[in-house]
Amino acid sequence: MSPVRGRYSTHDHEHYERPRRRTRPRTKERPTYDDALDGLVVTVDRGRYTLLVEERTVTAMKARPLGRKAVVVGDRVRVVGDTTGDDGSLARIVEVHERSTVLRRTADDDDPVERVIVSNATQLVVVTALADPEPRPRLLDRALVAAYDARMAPLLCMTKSDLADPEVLLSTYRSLGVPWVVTQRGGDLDELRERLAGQVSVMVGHSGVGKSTLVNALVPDAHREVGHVNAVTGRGRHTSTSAYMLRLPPLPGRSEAEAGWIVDTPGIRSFGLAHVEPEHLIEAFPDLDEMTEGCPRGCTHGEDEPECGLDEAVEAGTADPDRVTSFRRLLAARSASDH
Ligand SMILES: Nc1nc2c(ncn2[C@@H]2O[C@H](COP(=O)(O)OP(=O)(O)OP(=O)(O)O)[C@@H](O)[C@H]2O)c(=O)[nH]1
Ligand SMILES: [Zn+2]
Repeated sequence: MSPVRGRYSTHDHEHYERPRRRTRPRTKERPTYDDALDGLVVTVDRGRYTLLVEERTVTAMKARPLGRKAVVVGDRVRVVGDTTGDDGSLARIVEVHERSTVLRRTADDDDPVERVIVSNATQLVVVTALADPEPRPRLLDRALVAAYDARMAPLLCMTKSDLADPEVLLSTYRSLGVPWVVTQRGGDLDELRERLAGQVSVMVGHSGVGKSTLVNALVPDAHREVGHVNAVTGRGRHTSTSAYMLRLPPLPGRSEAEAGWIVDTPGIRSFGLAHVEPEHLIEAFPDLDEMTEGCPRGCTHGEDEPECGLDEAVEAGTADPDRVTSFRRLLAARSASDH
């Protein structure tokens, strides 16, 4: 994977997909689907989609006109057919609404394409244990790059605070200005709940950091709900590696509409960052961005750039050196491996 791609290259993998083969002549009159209902994709399992449609859990498949277009967790879709949600019923997804954000998982040897795993999320909760397992700063940095690039608000969630002090980790992340919360099993989650309210939050973190423990504490009937979802798709929770979306209970005195959603991503440990452009990343740091206006064309604003405006700003005392260093660490994490 090339670490830095040309500024004008095409990044949307859909462009690389082969054109759809038409087995039937295109009909002049396309169906209008006036009777279609709106649905939200909460999990995907082997070509079957579990949707929420007017509070009903509905199983659906993609309709033919969608072709190879991916449907992912978080998608807002239009659905026709049997939307009763009754046992054995199957609806059809005929349209996917435009996505406000996308989070991609990394390409790998088996699949060279960075695929979208979750759409329309507003916040990326980067979960790390303070100990057992030890924090992996590279992985955290890469997750933050994914958040900034996707224009999702990052939130650093440090679990297992009974085992270690958060200060060491915080000293690394403070200058990035990432909001953070500290949790521990059985402890108070008010601050985290407050941060999740009204957002669609995706939780990421490597195995064992305590994501399931958090989800179970945040959504008391998560097991039942996820169990149900998978009963629909005929696959057990323990074998599922697909992302799934759960509605959070509303905060006391607030409405359902403000409650927010949480997406857990078991089995997804790394993000596709090959498409991330330095110019796009720095826009997430407006204070630094404005210091790069005089940079030479094509400057990546990295450490090795000979005439980067960030260096000038540090010398002139107008930029915080810690912040520049942190930004450059993220820039470098883009092309580094996950470990
Ligand atoms: N000491 C301590 N242990 C915790 C805490 N939270 C979770 N654990 C334990 O850490 C282990 C992993 O927790 P999980 O919630 O299963 O972690 P996960 O991130 O869902 O891991 P995967 O399911 O492998 O993705 C379990 O044995 C938990 O009981 C905590 O705050 N303190
Ligand atoms: Zn520069």
